[in-house]
Amino acid sequence: MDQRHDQIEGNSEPSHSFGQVSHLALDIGGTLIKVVYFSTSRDDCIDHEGDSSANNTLGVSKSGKHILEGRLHFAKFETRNINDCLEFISSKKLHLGGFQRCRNLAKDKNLIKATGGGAHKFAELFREKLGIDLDKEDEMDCLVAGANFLLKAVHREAYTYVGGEKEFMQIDQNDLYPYLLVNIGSGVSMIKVDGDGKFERVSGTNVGGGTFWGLGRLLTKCKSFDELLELSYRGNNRVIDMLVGDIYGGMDYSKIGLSSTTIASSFGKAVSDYKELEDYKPEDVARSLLRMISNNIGQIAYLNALQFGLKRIFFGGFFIQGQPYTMDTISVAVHFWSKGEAKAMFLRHEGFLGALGAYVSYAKNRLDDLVCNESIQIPVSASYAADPKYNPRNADLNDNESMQCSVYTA
Ligand SMILES: Nc1ncnc2c1ncn2[C@@H]1O[C@H](COP(=O)(O)OP(=O)(O)OP(=O)(O)O)[C@@H](O)[C@H]1O
Ligand SMILES: CC(C)(CO)[C@@H](O)C(=O)NCCC(=O)O
Repeated sequence: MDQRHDQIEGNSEPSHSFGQVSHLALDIGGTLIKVVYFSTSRDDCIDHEGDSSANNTLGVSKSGKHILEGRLHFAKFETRNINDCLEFISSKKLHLGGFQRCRNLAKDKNLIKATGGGAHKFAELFREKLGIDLDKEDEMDCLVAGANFLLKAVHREAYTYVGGEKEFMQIDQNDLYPYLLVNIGSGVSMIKVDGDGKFERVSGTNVGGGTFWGLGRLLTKCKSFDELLELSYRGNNRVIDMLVGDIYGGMDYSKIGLSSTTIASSFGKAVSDYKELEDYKPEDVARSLLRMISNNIGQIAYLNALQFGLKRIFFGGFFIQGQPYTMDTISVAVHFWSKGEAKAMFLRHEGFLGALGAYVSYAKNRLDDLVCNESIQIPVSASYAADPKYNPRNADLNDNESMQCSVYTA
């Protein structure tokens, strides 16, 4: 067994040694590549006729399907550093499919499910560097499949964020649809979801995560997305944003429901102050920008929910990254515009909807089914740090985690 595999898991649960890898799926977006793969808990595997080895992780369910216990792993890379992703896949042999000893699963080992624009753009590169063919799945299909999978299969996946508090939602599977899925990646897609595979992309906006990161980088000269976020926490948007109170001499404009602290015009003070960019603190600029973009997306999302009579809005995409200030701004915008009628909800695996959708699409061809037993956050910084060969540039440590799950194979 490849020693490094243990270290991906690398948590405080020694019982989870890393076994065979299978079902690698990719979502290659404009900014980030998301990687999802499944590994069995141990190195043993039985074939479909049921030749079990002593410590197999494959059982047989009542329905006659085989159950493969293991973990689903998540990792992300910057698309501009795609070679790091190729190296990661290659060094861990993720593209070889695993389960070579399981006859029925070995067939498609060089065909990897992939979605996102990069599945088209980089198909040749994957063939050339890894010898694999990307089996392309539509991006919107995958986003919806990923969201439906998470909402149905993963306990404590969806939550609201109100007043700095997360509240996990109990999702009633019989009352899940319809909902609005707002995926905030580089750009933003808004999808009305009516069921499994039943959806319509009703709107979108080019002012999204890429806008925040791109403009923020130019305006603050920061070097990484995390640095930009970090700056935004320390900043004060009131220094640059023009508030209702700035216009109304400190008063609310209560007749139309605007308090004095409502932003009347994002970045509006930069005009009246006669200041240059250098006169503002980068953290204040970052804060105004984050607020402007989150607020705008929250408002457009609400307008779409209104148009289609949807009460629930789930926000996904890596722009959110579980960031309190981002979620708070979006939640407040949805609450404000809907007068409390609509609810903004967030997903714990928000950035991996497309990759998970590509992952579950293996089921279309091979009749496998994925069931999650639980969802566990793994402190991956500890796990990767333990690997002497691991190059920290290769993957974003903060976002790797894994969840325990079972694959039901036909
Ligand atoms: N480490 C990071 N590096 C760059 N951007 C990040 C990072 N973490 C979060 N982000 C944010 O996430 C956004 C990308 O999100 P996501 O991966 O969901 O979209 P994408 O798939 O790359 O884009 P698209 O779907 O539009 O092609 C970035 O634009 C940025 O706002
Ligand atoms: C083009 C995609 C779908 C690529 O992921 C995404 O970046 C997006 O939804 N952009 C917004 C495009 C628009 O509707 O204006």
